[in-house]
Amino acid sequence: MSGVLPWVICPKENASFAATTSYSLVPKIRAQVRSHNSKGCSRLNFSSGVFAAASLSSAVANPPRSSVEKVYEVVLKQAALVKEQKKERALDVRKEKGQTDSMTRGDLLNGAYNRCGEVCAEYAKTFYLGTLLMTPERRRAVWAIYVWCRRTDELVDGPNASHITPKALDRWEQRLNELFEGRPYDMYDAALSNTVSKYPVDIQPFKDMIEGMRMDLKKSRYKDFDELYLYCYYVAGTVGLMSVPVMGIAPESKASTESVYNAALALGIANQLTNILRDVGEDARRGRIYLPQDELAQAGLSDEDIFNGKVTDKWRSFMKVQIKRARMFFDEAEKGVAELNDASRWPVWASLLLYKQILDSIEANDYDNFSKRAYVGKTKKFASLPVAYGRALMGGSSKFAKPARS
Ligand SMILES: CC(C)=CCC/C(C)=C/CC/C(C)=C/CC/C(C)=C/COP(=O)(O)OP(=O)(O)O
Repeated sequence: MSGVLPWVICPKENASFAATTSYSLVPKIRAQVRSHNSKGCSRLNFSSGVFAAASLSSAVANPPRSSVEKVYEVVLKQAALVKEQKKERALDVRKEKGQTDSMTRGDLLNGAYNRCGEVCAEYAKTFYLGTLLMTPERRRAVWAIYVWCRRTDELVDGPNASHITPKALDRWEQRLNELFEGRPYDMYDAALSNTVSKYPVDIQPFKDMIEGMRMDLKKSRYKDFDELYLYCYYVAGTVGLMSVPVMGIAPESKASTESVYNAALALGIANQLTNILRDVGEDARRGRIYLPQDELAQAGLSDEDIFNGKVTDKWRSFMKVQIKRARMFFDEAEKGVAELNDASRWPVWASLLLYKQILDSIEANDYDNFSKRAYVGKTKKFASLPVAYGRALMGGSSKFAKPARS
């Protein structure tokens, strides 16, 4: 385990909701664990959301790592990369000046980026509008990342999904390696290749997203929230980690880099949990259940109940817990938006507020996510945009304290 991660988490069995409270609160957990560690305790249990320290026994000397620990290591690696790259930036600028692109190469690249923008405008209209507020360079980098994610997702969700094999995903990963090494395969890859050469973007979240697609090919059930969390990280948390280096952290931010990445991760997880709750019926019709099996059982629900799609009181209670958890991830994400560069805050706030309202809509549908698709109507969408703008303007003051440097 990484030296900067001196903690072990063991979500208490049969206390899944209390346990999941911890997933969105990693920095707080770390602080608590540091304090527990200094008191000679090194393993924690969660009980009703409260930490109870237990002493380390030899039997748990090497407990299996939870998904949150594995994912948090990626967060730390990303944060470290930003610091490293800041030092190298001066060098890169000199290098770029020495090798002025030929007109043709520059034109091709501009064309590739513009095409990425068109794809983004077509499939994610609101987000695209938001990106127009960013500086031209950041905006086109966000488009390039968006297009790569969309293409990756389409491999398992698009029209050719039934022909996709693990081998095809291996080939897609090979292409990813090549574009990171400066050898793009097509124009969309060329745009991303240029982006990753300019911003401190690590390859790991991209590889992890492909891993999420592999998971989707072989798995249609999730044993517990730990498994579901890992899936959500792979397919959506990764997007948060890819975006921060491009969106940029505000120069005046006092937050630690790792806390901003953690908020970005939380937003990806929150969005994906919301997506899952909205699409329960649709997924069930494809034989898939992206809900923690242990929590379903605790609520007295079975796969059959999901396939039958009847809204019962048991289902409503189960859904209330799931919605509450998704909102906690949104809350965690909100703390980080203010730390982003000012031009990046508005699109992030806008998409956050819009997606969060899908949860309200599930409630308004009396938890019928079997036969009704929760959505946010145009009026509400437009009403959210000035709210998002207001929040973006208000941002700037850091809500995250920098951790004490030892
Ligand atoms: C909060 C901070 C510090 C930074 C923001 C970092 C970002 C941009 C995080 C966002 C991550 C993100 C957009 C993840 C994707 C989540 C998701 C479930 C997308 C759904 O995509 P579609 O499947 O196209 O959605 P619809 O089905 O709703 O159209």
